[in-house]
Amino acid sequence: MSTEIVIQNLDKTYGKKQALKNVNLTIGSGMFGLLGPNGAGKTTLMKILSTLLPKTGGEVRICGTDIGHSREIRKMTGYLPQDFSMYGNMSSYEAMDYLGVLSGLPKSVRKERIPDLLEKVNLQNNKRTKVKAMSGGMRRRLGIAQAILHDPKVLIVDEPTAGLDPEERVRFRNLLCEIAEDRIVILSTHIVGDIEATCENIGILNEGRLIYRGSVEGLLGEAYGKIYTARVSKKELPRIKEEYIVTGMMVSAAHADVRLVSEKLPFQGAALCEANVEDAYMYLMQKERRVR
Ligand SMILES: Nc1ncnc2c1ncn2[C@@H]1O[C@H](COP(=O)(O)OP(=O)(O)OP(=O)(O)O)[C@@H](O)[C@H]1O
Repeated sequence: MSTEIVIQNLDKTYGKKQALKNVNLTIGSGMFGLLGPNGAGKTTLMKILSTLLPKTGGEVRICGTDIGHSREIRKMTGYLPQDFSMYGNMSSYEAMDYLGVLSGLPKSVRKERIPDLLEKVNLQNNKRTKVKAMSGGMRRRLGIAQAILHDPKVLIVDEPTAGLDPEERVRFRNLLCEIAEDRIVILSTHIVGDIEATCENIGILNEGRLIYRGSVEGLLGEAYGKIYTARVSKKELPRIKEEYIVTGMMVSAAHADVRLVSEKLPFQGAALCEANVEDAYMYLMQKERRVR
């Protein structure tokens, strides 16, 4: 059985609102990043993959099984939602054990897996810590442990690093990468840096349409020759911000160093530079807005 998600012509409407429009995507094992602005449809797509929402049209198969077989699909998938909160008055071990019971895992399996998983997410010394006494980062790591308690082939994580401090963010990202060694991990985020650091392949959604699917390398290629840096006077800055998408800016007392998106040389003195993922994302978004 292949570890693969195949999405064909997927549509989702909420009343009159079309949240996903003819999405076609194949996701293989490893880390897959899902990017897009607010309201692009990321959560909708993830909830459909986790069988928490029905689709309106199209087909989805996870490891060969149609998404309509929700019982089998739930065995194969783990989901960490955006607003994950777990039984605050329980200790981390008790909460995991309780969720294990709800998933129908026998006691012997729970006894073996829970300590292993708490160790994997570096909470082995917090077995007795109440969930409500944990930091945001610890709670997110516990969320991952519960999402993989039944050993799913697919882990779906919705904006997991928002609000985490840099150290916790890096720790969390590394944990996801480890988990992705033998699974599909889908990571949805607004934070381009998280994708850049961890994902080989990505999809970008905008207003329900998939506007990019492929490798991070390929995305950088899209913006090749379109990103410039320039040192400009502070007086010129408002005009430049008005005319171009500025992806970076450092302002000092005397001048400003800007990074901007432009199809051709924007003005004398600007120099081409290598695109990073954020530049390429901004370029693609700008292109999309112009086309539509
Ligand atoms: N239950 C619902 N009823 C009606 N419209 C909805 C519902 N859920 C989502 N939508 C709409 O569908 C679109 C996609 O929403 P979704 O939450 O999937 O986007 P998102 O990319 O996850 O956004 P964010 O990054 O802000 O979480 C939005 O326009 C949203 O307002």
